[in-house]
Amino acid sequence: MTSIANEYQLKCGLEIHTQLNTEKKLFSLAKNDPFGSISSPNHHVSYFDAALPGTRPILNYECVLKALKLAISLNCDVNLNSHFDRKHYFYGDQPQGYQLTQHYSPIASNGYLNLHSDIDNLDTPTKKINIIQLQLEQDTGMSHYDNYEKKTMIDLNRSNVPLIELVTEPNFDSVPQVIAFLKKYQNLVRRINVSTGNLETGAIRVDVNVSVGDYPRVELKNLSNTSSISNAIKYEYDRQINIIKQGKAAELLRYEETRGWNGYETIKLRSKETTIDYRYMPDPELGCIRLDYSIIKDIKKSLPISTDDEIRIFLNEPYNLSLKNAKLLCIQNGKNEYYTNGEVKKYYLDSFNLFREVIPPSFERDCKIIANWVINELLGDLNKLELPLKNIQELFPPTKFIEFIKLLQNGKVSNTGGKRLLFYILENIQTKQFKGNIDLQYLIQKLNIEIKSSVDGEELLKQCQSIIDNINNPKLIENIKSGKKKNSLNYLVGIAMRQTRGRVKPTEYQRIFKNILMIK
Ligand SMILES: Nc1ncnc2c1ncn2[C@@H]1O[C@H](COP(=O)(O)OP(=O)(O)OP(=O)(O)O)[C@@H](O)[C@H]1O
Ligand SMILES: [Mg+2]
Ligand SMILES: [Mg+2]
Repeated sequence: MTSIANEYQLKCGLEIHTQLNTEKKLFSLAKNDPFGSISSPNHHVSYFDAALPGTRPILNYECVLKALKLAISLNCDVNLNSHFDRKHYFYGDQPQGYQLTQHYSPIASNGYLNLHSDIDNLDTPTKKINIIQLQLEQDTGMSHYDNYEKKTMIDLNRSNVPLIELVTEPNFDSVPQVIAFLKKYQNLVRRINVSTGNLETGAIRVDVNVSVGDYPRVELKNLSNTSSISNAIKYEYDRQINIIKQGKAAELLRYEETRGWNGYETIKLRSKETTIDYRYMPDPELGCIRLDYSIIKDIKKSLPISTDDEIRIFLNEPYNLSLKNAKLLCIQNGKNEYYTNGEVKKYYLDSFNLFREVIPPSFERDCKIIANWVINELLGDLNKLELPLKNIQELFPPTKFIEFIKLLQNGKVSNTGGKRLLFYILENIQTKQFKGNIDLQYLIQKLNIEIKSSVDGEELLKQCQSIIDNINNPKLIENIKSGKKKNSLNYLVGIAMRQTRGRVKPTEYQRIFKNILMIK
């Protein structure tokens, strides 16, 4: 008996096509550059890509290598004897009349990818997504419909570009799991350098199969980014539930069908009743891909550690980063135009290691200062100033950065002063003033942010008294005194700090305010 929860349980499986970023195409020596020359269509097309009679495919082993890197990273069993098949269909942008793919004997199968609640931000415990198979195949050309001239034009730049097709089991039972998987997969292909991983350009294309309970699946196509993927699944799930609740499932959810997404709703493209017979047959021109077992070991050795493992390293001793910061260093999301995760990671690690050398004692307590200043302050400033990290790497290298951190550590400048100083440096770094060397001592004087070593007690007392008078809020002062609102003391300290622009330590002000207000 199915429970009510199961009856309406969402089930999704993915079919993902990924363009490999090899130099040449899958079966020809034409350049693999599907979008590099949009203005010059049919530019990177060999006779084979255009399917001229008499041409034959020659397998590009760089594609095999990249497919193996991906397969091994996804924990697949590698097939040491795989081969290619012809999948027949007729379409303008497919001049051969068939696609070369791996139907009967794919290069890898039986893999998985784990999604973790912390790293992948899921509210379920670890979720294992099984990968049924991974195969190599050709991309097609592209058709462009010219509305003005009312004709379709064919561009074969993309014809025969290497693709990996990956099919998962229908293991996903929520939308966040699908999105988390895609982000993780996208990061993986970038990390091991097999694809640009961009959904927007079509380097990764995702079909989502959606079903409810035990009803047949619906395949969703034309999903160009993560938000359309997530919206389309939600829409389709609601649509199917409605059909089931109205008792129309026997009629409307009887056959598997393929639907598209127009931004608002899913629309029927075709039903599986009209499935095309692809007449698969082994390709007689291409030989088997025969692999020696040793290549698997060699590729394993050449792969970087997984992102998950790297994140866990940063979460622990000696780095102790927050999950957010560790992810920022390790995940290549390609979103920020001013720095890549690799650049930030290098800057952070170089600074961190230098810091360890110069400031060994009390290290545990202080090491977070590097992450805070690199990730929160430095990157924040670069975003504000629209300044790429690589432009400052030479002028303000980690060695200089550590000098700056030391000023904060030994109390020469306060946090507030430090923020001003850092911003000032970055703001002016490309001007003549800094060509050569950044003189931190000089800048501290110039910005007048040095913490006074001998503070004039009398003057500070006057300042604090006048803050209390000016605030003119006896109730607040009373609450601070009675200990009801202890935090409000910091409010007063904040005002004082701003007035002296961080030149006096907060502890100094705390002491004085406590004296005036007679707080123990
Ligand atoms: N009950 C189900 N609910 C949701 N998804 C399912 C269900 N059963 C299978 N799937 C998913 O459907 C997909 C099947 O893809 P596969 O490529 O094998 O077949 P296909 O879509 O029929 O073929 P093709 O698109 O290559 O012509 C897989 O991603 C699988 O996880
Ligand atoms: Mg499919
Ligand atoms: Mg398929």
